[in-house]
Amino acid sequence: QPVTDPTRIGLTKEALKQAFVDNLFYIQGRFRDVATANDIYMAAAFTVRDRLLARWLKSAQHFKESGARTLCYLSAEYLLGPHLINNLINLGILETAREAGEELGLDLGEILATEEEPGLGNGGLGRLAACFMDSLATGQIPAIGYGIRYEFGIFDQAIENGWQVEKSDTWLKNGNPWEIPRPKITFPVRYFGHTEPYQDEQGRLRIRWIPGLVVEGVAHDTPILGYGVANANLLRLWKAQATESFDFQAFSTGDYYRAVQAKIEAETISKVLYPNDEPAVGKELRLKQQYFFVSCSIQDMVRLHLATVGPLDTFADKFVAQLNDTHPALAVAELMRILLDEHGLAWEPAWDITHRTFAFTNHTLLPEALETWPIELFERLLPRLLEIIYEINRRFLDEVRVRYLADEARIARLSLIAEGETRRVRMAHLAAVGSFAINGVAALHTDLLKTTVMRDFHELWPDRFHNVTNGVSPRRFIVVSNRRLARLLTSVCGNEDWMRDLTALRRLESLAEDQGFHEDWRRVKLAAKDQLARWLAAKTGVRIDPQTLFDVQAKRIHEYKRQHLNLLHIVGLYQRIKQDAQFRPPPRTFLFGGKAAPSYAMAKLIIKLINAVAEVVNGDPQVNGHIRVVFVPDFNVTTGQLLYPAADLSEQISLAGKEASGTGNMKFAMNGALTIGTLDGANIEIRDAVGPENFFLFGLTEAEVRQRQADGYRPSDIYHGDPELATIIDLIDSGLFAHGDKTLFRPLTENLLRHDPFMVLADFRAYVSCQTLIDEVFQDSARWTRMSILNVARIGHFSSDRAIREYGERIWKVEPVPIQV
Ligand SMILES: CCc1ccc([C@H](C)CC(=O)N[C@@H]2O[C@H](CO)[C@@H](O)[C@H](O)[C@H]2O)cc1
Repeated sequence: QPVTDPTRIGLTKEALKQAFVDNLFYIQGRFRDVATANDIYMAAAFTVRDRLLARWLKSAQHFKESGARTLCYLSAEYLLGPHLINNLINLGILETAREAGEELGLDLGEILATEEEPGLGNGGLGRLAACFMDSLATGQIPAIGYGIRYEFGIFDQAIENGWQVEKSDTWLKNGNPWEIPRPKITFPVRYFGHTEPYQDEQGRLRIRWIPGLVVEGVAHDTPILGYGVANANLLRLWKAQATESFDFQAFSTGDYYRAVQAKIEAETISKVLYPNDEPAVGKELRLKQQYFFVSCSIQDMVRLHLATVGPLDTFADKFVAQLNDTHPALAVAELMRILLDEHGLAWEPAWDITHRTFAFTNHTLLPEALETWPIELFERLLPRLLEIIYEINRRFLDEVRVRYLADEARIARLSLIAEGETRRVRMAHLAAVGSFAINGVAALHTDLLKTTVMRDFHELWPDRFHNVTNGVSPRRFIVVSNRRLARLLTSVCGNEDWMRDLTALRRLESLAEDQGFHEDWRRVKLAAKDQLARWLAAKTGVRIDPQTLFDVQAKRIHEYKRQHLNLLHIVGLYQRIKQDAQFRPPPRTFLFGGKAAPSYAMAKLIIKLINAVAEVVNGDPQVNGHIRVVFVPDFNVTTGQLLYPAADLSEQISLAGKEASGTGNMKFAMNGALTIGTLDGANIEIRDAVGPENFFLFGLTEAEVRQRQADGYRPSDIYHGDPELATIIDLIDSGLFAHGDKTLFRPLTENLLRHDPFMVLADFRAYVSCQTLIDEVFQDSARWTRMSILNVARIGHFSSDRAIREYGERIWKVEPVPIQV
């Protein structure tokens, strides 16, 4: 029985060493002396993977036999991060593996650095899905994550002459040891063509879809092991391929391109991740991608149900499916299509099953991010789905009409179809009508959801709305990222239970005044800052001093996140240090990280300005030693693991009402950084949890923002009323940061003075005074350390384990199913 053979599943040092040597030989086909770094990594990865498989197969078998209620997470993005270190931690064998490596003359750190992280996501939404998969397994909840196996993930970001340059992400070039292709688990996905009615053998009117194109989706399975448990869940990602990958007829006529045309067209569907997070892209390929993984996933769920449970009327008892934003919203219509067209159910029972299966999470209020698709495209690409959406809408509006006595305006607002010069399908409405639960991702966000974009739905169905504030995985963002802090926390707690119950860290409160512990605490932070400094010097040649205050803003570049507000403060500081010899605040290193969507010009200009300011400031001997500015390239999970532990100050400065939740705010606070932030998203709940006295608050509230905008916001008035601010904007306009080119940053300064849609100028003064307060507090290291300890002590609520527990109890009604080791 392989699952008992120690060389395949043993966790001892000897077993790991033997397995590694075997895998290097039998899988990589290499003798040690000629093995490449990738061979070594692959051999190590397969050694660890073997130890996952036993738990994974046992889990799958048990869930199947027990017919356990299963959560299916449908997400177009999963920002998983590197697997090897995470699985070593979850198996509890990191130190054993390190020793085994040493005895084989290998450096585990080097092996870990070899792994290309699977960047199958853009930012917050994608990483949340990964944290949730980790917490579902750790919480022993049977779950399947469904998504797309992009051949190319989020682009690698290079900085050339201060500008972002996108490099394609060849994460699969050396193969992926963590996935198992399932060529036998494939499903046809239809596009184009037309539908036609027919009578089935029972004389019932049925519809068949005659597609113009059929592609196949092939499952690629990755085990997701929980921490400290034997439970392992499934991440099933779909790859597109042609039903016929080679057209021999075309080939024999010498038309080589046509011979492979179908193959190329089909594979394009899962070729690349759309690198936009927020502005929706109305591209046909994007809709094709969304339908592709939704159709494969729903067909797979129906197959599993028929195989393990039986008749479909109990489908919604076996499965509950979470829609991660609107990207998988087509699942509502697709399940209806399968129940109606392939299983001959009548509309009502089919709708009852569908409506009891889906729940929907909204992650943004930004109008430009709410997906709508032109009817014309739907008609052409997904004719059968559109018919079903029309019928869903007809029945829905009938219900609304009865409820609101033909209130035409309300009906038009609620309709799944947006009328107008181009008629469009509102995907958020399809998701909302097809779901039994709708949730936001932080308290303020959920309230705004109820009073703005989903107001009519909330008035219609108030009980369907829930709030589940986001959380992050303490395994990835403390145990993996900050080993030193993890060791210190374990020594304080006396065990590692805090890794599965983060509220156990509350006992740190008792050490908040302990000067000895302060020393340990500061040592851990300094070591993390030192590690970042060494990595940065090796990667970019830029030197930073760990003794300075590390002020970090790391997240996607977006005007609502206001990286440019941070920059105005820096330019102000630079100008004052040069002009006023008395003004010598504690030395700071400003670190930025984040990718801009390639088509988002203003975001790319902000990256250029950050690098332009860095060049001038870092090159100016007058301010050297006082301030330094660095843009850390290619912010992703791997670089995040270096930045979160090293930050003293976490910048969470979005305009109130714009950041749905934020999750970086939680990761920084979990690693002892203090937050400067607005009352936006989860900042509000973090501040309430850690204590207002341990949080640096500034800026307009969401209500004040709405009021200022209602009163007519005139940014140029603020410019004229604040000489320091005017000087700063004029400096940026002067060409100082552009080798004299006065035009380069004009679009940015002009936007600020004319529109300033995210009220940067309105919050500038409050932000600067808050930063001045921070300078004072930072100089009182006992006070700063105390605040830092209390942030970690009180951050337990923001574990994704708590968020998943809330989803499980309030929405999914799923129970943990422990698997015995
Ligand atoms: C269609 C293009 C597109 C792609 C991604 C998205 C995501 C919803 C954007 C996103 O990542 N939103 C972030 O989700 C996080 C997890 O809930 C929140 O913490 C962030 O506040 C939110 O911006 C919108 C539109």
